[in-house]
Amino acid sequence: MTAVIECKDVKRTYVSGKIEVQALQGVSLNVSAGEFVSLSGPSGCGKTTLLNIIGGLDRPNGGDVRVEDQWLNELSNSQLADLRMNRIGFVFQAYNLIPVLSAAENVGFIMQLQGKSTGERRRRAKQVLDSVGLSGMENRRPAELSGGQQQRVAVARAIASSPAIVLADEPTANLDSKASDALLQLLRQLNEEEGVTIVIASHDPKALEYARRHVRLVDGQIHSDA
Ligand SMILES: Nc1ncnc2c1ncn2[C@@H]1O[C@H](COP(=O)(O)OP(=O)(O)OP(=O)(O)O)[C@@H](O)[C@H]1O
Repeated sequence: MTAVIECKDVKRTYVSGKIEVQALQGVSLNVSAGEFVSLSGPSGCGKTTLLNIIGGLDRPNGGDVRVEDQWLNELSNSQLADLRMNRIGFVFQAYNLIPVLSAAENVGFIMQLQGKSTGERRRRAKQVLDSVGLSGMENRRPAELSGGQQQRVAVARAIASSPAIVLADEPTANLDSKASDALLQLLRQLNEEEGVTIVIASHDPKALEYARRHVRLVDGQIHSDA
C-alpha cells in the first residue's frame, strides 16, 4: 500500500540563544492509509515537533515529508495552509477551541474558511457533533462543557471537513480515565469505519493500547517501530 505520510530523513534543529537543540535527528517513517500509529518516548524526544512537521505547521531543516502526493518542501506557505485545511485534522492537548463561539460554530469554523454556506456548516456541525455524542449541545460555549466534552468538540472540528489524516498531540492529557476512553474509542471508530489515518503522540499507556503500530522516539530518532 502506498504511504499516505512519508518522512524522509527529517531533521529539525531549534536555536534559542547560543543553544542548539536537535529535536529531530533524521527521522524516516512511512505511514500507510488507514493506519493508527502512536508516537511515544520521553519528554523532549521530538513527538510534537514531528507531528507539527507532518501537519505542515513547522518546516524541517533537513529532509522532507510527503503527505498524500505532495512533498511539503515544494509547497508555498499558502499551499501548505490549504493542505492543512483540506486534508489534515488536528487535535491538541489544550483543545484550542474559540471561547466566544458555540460548539457548532467552533466545528464550523474551518468550513467557514473554506467558504461553505451557513446552512451547510450548520448541517455538518450537527452531524459531526451527533457522531461524537454531543447531540443537543450545539449551542453551548466551551466554558459550558466538561473537559471531555470540549475535547470531543475538538475532534468534531478536526473531522468536520473529512480529512484523510488526523494528528493528535496528547489528546487525553487533560481528561479523566472515562473521558479518555470515550475519546480514544471515538478515534478508533473514525479509523476503523471511515479509514482515517491517525497518528497520536502520547505518554498515556491507554492511548498506546488503541494504536495498532507503535513508534518510539528517543533523542529525536526512531528507537523502535512495531
Ligand atoms: N520552539 C522551540 N524552541 C526551542 N526549542 C524547542 C522548541 N520546540 C521544541 N524545542 C525543543 O525540542 C525538543 C523536542 O521537543 P518536542 O516538544 O518535540 O518534544 P516532545 O517529545 O513532544 O515532548 P513532551 O512529551 O514533553 O511534549 C525539546 O528539547 C524541546 O525543548
